[in-house]
Amino acid sequence: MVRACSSCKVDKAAVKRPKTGKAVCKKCFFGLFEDEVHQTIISNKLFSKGERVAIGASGGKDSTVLAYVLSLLNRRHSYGLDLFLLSVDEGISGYRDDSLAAVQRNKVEYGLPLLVVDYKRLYGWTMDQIVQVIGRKSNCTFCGVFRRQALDRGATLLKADKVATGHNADDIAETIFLNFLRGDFPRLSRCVDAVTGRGSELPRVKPFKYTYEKEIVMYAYFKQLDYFATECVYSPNAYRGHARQFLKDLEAKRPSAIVDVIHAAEQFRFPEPGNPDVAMPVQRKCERCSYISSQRLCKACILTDSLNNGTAAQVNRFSTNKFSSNE
Ligand SMILES: Nc1ncnc2c1ncn2[C@@H]1O[C@H](COP(=O)(O)OP(=O)(O)OP(=O)(O)O)[C@@H](O)[C@H]1O
Repeated sequence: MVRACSSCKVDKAAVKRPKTGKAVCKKCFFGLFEDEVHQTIISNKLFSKGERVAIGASGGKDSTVLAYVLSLLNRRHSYGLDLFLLSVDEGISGYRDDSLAAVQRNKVEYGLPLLVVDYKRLYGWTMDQIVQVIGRKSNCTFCGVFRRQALDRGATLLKADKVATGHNADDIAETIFLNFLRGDFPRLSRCVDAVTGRGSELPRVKPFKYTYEKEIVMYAYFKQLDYFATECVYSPNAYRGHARQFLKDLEAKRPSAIVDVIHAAEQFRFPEPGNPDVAMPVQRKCERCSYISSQRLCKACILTDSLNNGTAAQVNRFSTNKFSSNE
């Protein structure tokens, strides 16, 4: 017997929500999904009227759904935002070129302006070239550091007030585990925030902080959104893979585990910066490129130097745990 939707009690249930286990019809699923993102936006004060927001658009499922839902909520709730798509071309043939083609189609479909910035022009190297030099192991270190800065540089060109990314609840819970295992307190306290860099020139916001990856996939599927579904060809980050598997095992036993981990991490209390017990990095500007940095040179400049002077393989061997990826 087909069950009635547990939300509207009228239509037939079509999906079981991974987040709550409740069976709902498609219309209610869309409504609940969109309302929950709206609640995250409102309760965390992610945006203010009149802001220019650069959506980090990779062409993958998360950022494609983000661009679609933000455009829709912006109209529905009159947020008054100017939305832009911002893509970083890392120069990974057979992967990013295909996913950027999806972003180009979405630019037309959603009517949003698009800016593409690329590693070759910013750093002089594509990821294909970097991997030729350093191999596949730990190349995510270079890519993560470069991408983070490239997004900021692109957002500055767009005169954006904020960057919105498609990091979802699964990504955040994984990152909590990773930072916990590494004992990285500064990142552990930051990674759970829906807004990072508040008060800085370019804060980052995560409207999908509480949104389950499985629900994003379902939403994209039912709405027939156009995205590119392949993993990066340069091997997924193995260390993160362990955290991901652990989380998937937890979720299989208890679906609320993902959001439970996030709520638990929100309760962590860390000593204030300045407390002598915990060394928090002091932020200043890179002496060469003026990008924000905790050292004399920013990580992107250090990594670019290592590529240019032929020491990248050594730097890479020592830097795996030191440099974050995309967070
Ligand atoms: N090349 C890129 N250009 C622009 N934004 C990016 C790019 N790569 C990642 N991002 C942003 O960072 C978020 C998290 O990236 P991550 O690499 O974890 O990919 P993901 O979880 O597969 O997301 P997606 O499905 O959107 O690709 C993305 O949702 C997107 O907002």
